[in-house]
Amino acid sequence: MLFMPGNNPGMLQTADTFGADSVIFDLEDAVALTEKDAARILVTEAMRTMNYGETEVVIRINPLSSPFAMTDIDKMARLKPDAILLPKATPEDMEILEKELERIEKEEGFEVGTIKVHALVETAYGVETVYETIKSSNRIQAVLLGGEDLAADLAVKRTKDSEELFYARTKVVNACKALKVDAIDTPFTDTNDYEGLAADSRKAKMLGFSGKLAINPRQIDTIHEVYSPTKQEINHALRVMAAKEEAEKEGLGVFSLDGKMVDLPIINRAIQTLEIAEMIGLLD
Ligand SMILES: CC(C)(COP(=O)(O)OP(=O)(O)OC[C@H]1O[C@@H](n2cnc3c(N)ncnc32)[C@H](O)[C@@H]1OP(=O)(O)O)[C@@H](O)C(=O)NCCC(=O)NCCSC(=O)C[C@@](O)(CC(=O)O)C(=O)O
Ligand SMILES: [Mg+2]
Repeated sequence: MLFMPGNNPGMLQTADTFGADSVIFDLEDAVALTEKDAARILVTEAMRTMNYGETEVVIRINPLSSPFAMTDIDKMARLKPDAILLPKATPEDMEILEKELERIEKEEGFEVGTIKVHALVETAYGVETVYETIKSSNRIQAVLLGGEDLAADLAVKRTKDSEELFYARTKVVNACKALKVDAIDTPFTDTNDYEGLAADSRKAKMLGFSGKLAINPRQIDTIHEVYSPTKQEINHALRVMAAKEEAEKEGLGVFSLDGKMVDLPIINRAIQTLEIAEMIGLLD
């Protein structure tokens, strides 16, 4: 998911050309206070005139504690982006956003509940209450973790190996899995360190994240490479499924493949791998 400042017309115009699955037009921290109106106008223009095809388009509004949020919601929700991104998300703020979106949907004649929301969790309170935030609305499709703001809120140093995010990462992933929404990891802010980006992406994937935020188009290939199943993983998954067919014929629920036990959880993992491979075009 590629972030771009909402007041940068060049970036908005080429947003879908970098291969990101999703682009996030930012009205918040990437936009200076004096540029908030300009960003809203540019994003509105882009949404009305551009066709971003298959690329998901998300608009990040300003936090509800700011003087910009209500106008952001009112103007951006009417554009019907694929999702509104709520920064500094909490259950209380989600409740307010929910009511506003419902009001706008009724005014615009949109079906109620169709404007989706991604929640950006990036405060200690937001991390502790992430389960309640997701539970508070059926609109939430994904939770994104914001490591920079979170480190500031925790008053800790943001490090390259992200040890300081371990608790937040696992807490967010677990809440997302429990409530069946996507968990998307924090951006890696050194745009020239590809090895660091790959290592950070691998670590978060291992914990259960299904994607990562990017701040620069040069980060997209590395992130996709880490998050895509490898040929070996796909082949292994196919062999598990083939072996399962054979085992079923013999009435076996558990069997051995290459000396390792295969039963239902391993079959389910193989199905997940094949579903992702199919989704991203690595498998017919
Ligand atoms: C980082 C940098 C300044 C580097 O600039 P550079 O100039 O060195 O980049 P170059 O690579 O030299 O650019 C080569 C070509 O790519 C174009 N290009 C660059 N970036 C592009 C892009 N994103 N989209 C499309 N196009 C792009 C550029 O226009 C140029 O095009 P051209 O001139 O035609 O050759 C730049 O990337 C950038 O602005 N990124 C977006 C930053 C942003 O949105 N931040 C806010 C969101 S994060 C956040 O808020 C997280 C969090 O919420 C979470 C937490 O808490 O952790 C928080 O609070 O932190
Ligand atoms: Mg932030």
